[in-house]
Amino acid sequence: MSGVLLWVVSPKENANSLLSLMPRIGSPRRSKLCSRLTFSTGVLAYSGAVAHPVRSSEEMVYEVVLKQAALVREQSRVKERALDLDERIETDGLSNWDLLNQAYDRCGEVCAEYAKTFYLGTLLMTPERRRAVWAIYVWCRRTDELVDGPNASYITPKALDRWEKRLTDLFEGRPYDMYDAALSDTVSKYPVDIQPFKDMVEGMRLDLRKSRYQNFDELYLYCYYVAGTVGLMSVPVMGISPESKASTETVYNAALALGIANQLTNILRDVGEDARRGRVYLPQDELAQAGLSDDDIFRGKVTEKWKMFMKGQIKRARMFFDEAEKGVSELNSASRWPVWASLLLYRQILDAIEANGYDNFTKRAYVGKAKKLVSLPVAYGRAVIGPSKLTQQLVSR
Ligand SMILES: CC(C)=CCC/C(C)=C/CC/C(C)=C/CC/C(C)=C/[C@@H]1[C@@H](COP(=O)(O)OP(=O)(O)O)[C@]1(C)CC/C=C(\C)CC/C=C(\C)CCC=C(C)C
Repeated sequence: MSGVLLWVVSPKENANSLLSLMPRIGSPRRSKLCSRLTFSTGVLAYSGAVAHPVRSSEEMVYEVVLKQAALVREQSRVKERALDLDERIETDGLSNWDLLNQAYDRCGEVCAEYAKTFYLGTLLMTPERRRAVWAIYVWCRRTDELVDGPNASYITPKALDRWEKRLTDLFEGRPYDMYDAALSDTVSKYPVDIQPFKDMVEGMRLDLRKSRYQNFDELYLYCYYVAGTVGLMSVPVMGISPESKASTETVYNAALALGIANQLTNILRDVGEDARRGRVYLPQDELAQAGLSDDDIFRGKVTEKWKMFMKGQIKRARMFFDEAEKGVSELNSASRWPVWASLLLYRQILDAIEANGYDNFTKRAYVGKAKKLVSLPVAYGRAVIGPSKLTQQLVSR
């Protein structure tokens, strides 16, 4: 987990330089191949894992991405199996079928209650996909509630172990309750792997034992666990457009980037709230380089140093959104609108932080109703654009 990338820029330059905050987005496979990598933007160069044999978080996460991508390639085979399953349920008798439908409906209700806008977005998907996304949503929400909900103070690592055991059981067709039954059905129909789910539980474990992140490498891993995983879970259900020429890894990378971007945005929005719970998710080394410390965060004063620091953090989050945007048009047409809508809405939280004068200690950045409404047709406009010519060119090279 330790940071293994050596930044080429000197520590002195690092102090207030945005360069030091650039994400290591793009394919880590490339960074393995080349010991020194310069991004095509020409903005940043960093040496790969040359000084340390330990893998970076990004490399570890990329292995999961590759595994998920390989699973999707087998999709057609799984689809055939799913058809067999459907037949079995129907011949088993109406009651199983009804129970399953009820389970999915309950997931839809939970989703509508906790994430209204997102729920509306899912109504644009095909009924099969929509209910599968609801089932994933409910499992994620319940997992998050374990450490973030009203009973969080009673949650122990043992309770998380039991939750993970329950996860394994539902993946093996032994659900504990109706929400699990819906997810159990979903994972039997779509090429969804258990790894991202297990990793999300790992993220909750991390939240129990850790309240500081030494550097971006550690934070990146945390963001993958709690949010990047959601992207990996969702793609097999949302589906990749049949016209897409992009590699499956590219699409998964974009999904991962969207999860990371969302979580980074969440962290930047909630700095004050988290500090009041004794938590600082911002990378400690970057705070120190900016001349800041935990005390400055607990004091909650918007200084010039803070503004500079925040500008860098926002810039990095935006780069992850940019990376994610490259993949949305590769998704199935019916899935693109809700994804674009959620991306645009979440991205605007960063604008709201700027509009609040970087005061994320006492003000909660949010996107107003009017802006939300405007975003929907914009998202629709983007969603009608299918797999990009640009990506096709990149892939055929
Ligand atoms: C269509 C679509 C957006 C599908 C995703 C649906 C889904 C399964 C969502 C689960 C979300 C959830 C409950 C996650 C648990 C952990 C958590 C709370 C993460 C934070 C979400 C924000 O939630 P909220 O605003 O409610 O935050 P608070 O609880 O109030 O703090 C996260 C910040 C992360 C959510 C991550 C995503 C939604 C990933 C999105 C990525 C994709 C859907 C992949 C898109 C594909 C491409 C190719 C770009």
